[in-house]
Amino acid sequence: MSFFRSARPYIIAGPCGAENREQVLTVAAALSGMNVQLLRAGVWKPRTRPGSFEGHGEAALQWLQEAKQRYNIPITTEVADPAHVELALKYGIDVLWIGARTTVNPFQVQHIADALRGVDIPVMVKNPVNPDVALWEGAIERLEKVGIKDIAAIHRGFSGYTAANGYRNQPNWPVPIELKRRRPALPVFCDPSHITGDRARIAEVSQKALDMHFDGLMIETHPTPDAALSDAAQQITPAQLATILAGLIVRDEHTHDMSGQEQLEYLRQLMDSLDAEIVDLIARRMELSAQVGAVKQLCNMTAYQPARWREIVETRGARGLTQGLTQEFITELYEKIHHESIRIQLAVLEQAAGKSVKE
Ligand SMILES: C=C(O[C@@H]1C=C(C(=O)O)C=C[C@H]1O)C(=O)O
Repeated sequence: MSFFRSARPYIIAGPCGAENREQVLTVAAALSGMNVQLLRAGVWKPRTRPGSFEGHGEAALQWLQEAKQRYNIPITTEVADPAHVELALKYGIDVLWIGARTTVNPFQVQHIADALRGVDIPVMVKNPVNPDVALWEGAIERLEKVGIKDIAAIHRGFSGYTAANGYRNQPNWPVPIELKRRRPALPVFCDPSHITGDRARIAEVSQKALDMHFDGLMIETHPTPDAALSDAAQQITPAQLATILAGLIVRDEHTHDMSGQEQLEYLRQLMDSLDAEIVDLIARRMELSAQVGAVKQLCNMTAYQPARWREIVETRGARGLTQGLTQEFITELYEKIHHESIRIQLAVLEQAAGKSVKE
């Protein structure tokens, strides 16, 4: 069984960075008495700008090793190159993780994978900084190819130009959900600390993640968060972590409640037939698009028509609002439909252009 399936939810906690021996031992002592499966601490910190706290490297690995021995708790740290891997193994790190700024670079992931060839150690892979599920999966595949068997993914959100919607990193939930769809057996954890960047919102995002079938949580925990050398605003104390964990509702994918099961099946049947109608309607709409494309070809008009598109966004959004749907949702939905509609029309225009050249 996977190392990461020993608890549900599987909880990883510990400071953003290992700052000194006392800090590491203090937090390890507190967490080892709680329902925490793995102690995390960064010893090499990839920071946005130079001059910030970048970790204590090998010295910090010794503190982690001491914490593991004293408090009998497995330990994990981030590795970003083969030298990190070598040192982490030397100091008995139990689980490695690859950070978002490394996952984004296939060359670097391959260097790490090569250093792990023949090593039996669980590895966690954070999402790349950009919302690219194939790149995330690609990093996992590189590890699998060198024989790493126990792999988990961590969703830490996606970096943007600014913090939007109150999140430090955009959660963009469809991306990890797609990863889970592609790989049903892969444990996928959520890192609410990096997604929120704000300790006040960790409980809310943790619950949301569990309700979206995430298998565990990685939560940054520090003895004195406000004094932390990195990511102070998003770290919490072990006591605060205990409160959050105690408040989480853990729900199951399935139920043994027969009447609940029956109601669910009934509602799903209704959805099945509505979805069949939706798909048929979309297909009919796309047929109309092809016809519009043919008219545009005859009249020498562009496929994309900004004024009409604006009108669609406004009118469909307004109708959505009257039905209790958000304008944002309707816009996103229509963006997809519009994109496909344009693709179909471009194909019509292209085909016609090919024909006229041949004639
Ligand atoms: C269908 C048209 O072509 C494009 C596709 C649209 C659509 O699918 O709704 C809207 C405007 C155009 O960008 C059109 O011009 O009406």
